[in-house]
Amino acid sequence: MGLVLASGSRIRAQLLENAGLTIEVDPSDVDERAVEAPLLKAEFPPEDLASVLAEAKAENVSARRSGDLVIGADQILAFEGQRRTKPDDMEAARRQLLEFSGKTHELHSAVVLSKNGEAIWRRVSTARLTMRTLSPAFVGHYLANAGDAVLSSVGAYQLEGLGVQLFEKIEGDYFTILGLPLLPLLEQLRELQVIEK
Ligand SMILES: Nc1nc2c(ncn2[C@H]2C[C@H](O)[C@@H](COP(=O)(O)OP(=O)(O)OP(=O)(O)O)O2)c(=O)[nH]1
Repeated sequence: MGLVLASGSRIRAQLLENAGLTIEVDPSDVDERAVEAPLLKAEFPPEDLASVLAEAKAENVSARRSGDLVIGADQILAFEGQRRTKPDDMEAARRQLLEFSGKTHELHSAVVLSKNGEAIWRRVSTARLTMRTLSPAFVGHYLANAGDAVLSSVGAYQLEGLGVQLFEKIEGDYFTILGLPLLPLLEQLRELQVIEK
């Protein structure tokens, strides 16, 4: 049985590899917009939306990889009751950061384990992040220094990098913010005897 990460997220693969896991990366081809469209209309809570999307990705890949254990993940950013997706470009990232300045947003990260097309375990973890009051000049310098890597993160920051300078307060699990509730996932992999207890 192989351990497969059904995600194109570089940071998720890195977190698992840094934890000592041998994984194969096999991103899903789920159309996330199509999956979420009906749910968004139904005012679906963001933590449930993250779980549904993570499950869709894990099941999509595990259905075509018989016997493998597949990890699917998804992260939803919620700000003032609205769901936000990754900024399309640096101008959108700038606007979003100025909007978030001095305020709190939430990151809901879901992880699902799936086997032979069926979800066998799921967990969602939430973190709350409060940004400092940011001047337009600071945001400009931050984006110039952080570069377009910020576009691969739903919040337009990498907390483990320059992004940490944006924040006044963080409540919740560090790995949840990076996009993967790693500690409960490792605990479940021990339960399943995939890794040593
Ligand atoms: N390196 C880093 N990445 C972050 C941070 N915050 C969020 N992210 C990334 C993790 C995920 O790759 C991305 C959240 O977007 P998604 O959950 O849609 O995943 P993504 O589209 O990247 O890959 P996937 O849908 O799983 O193939 O944002 C952070 O602080 N540091």
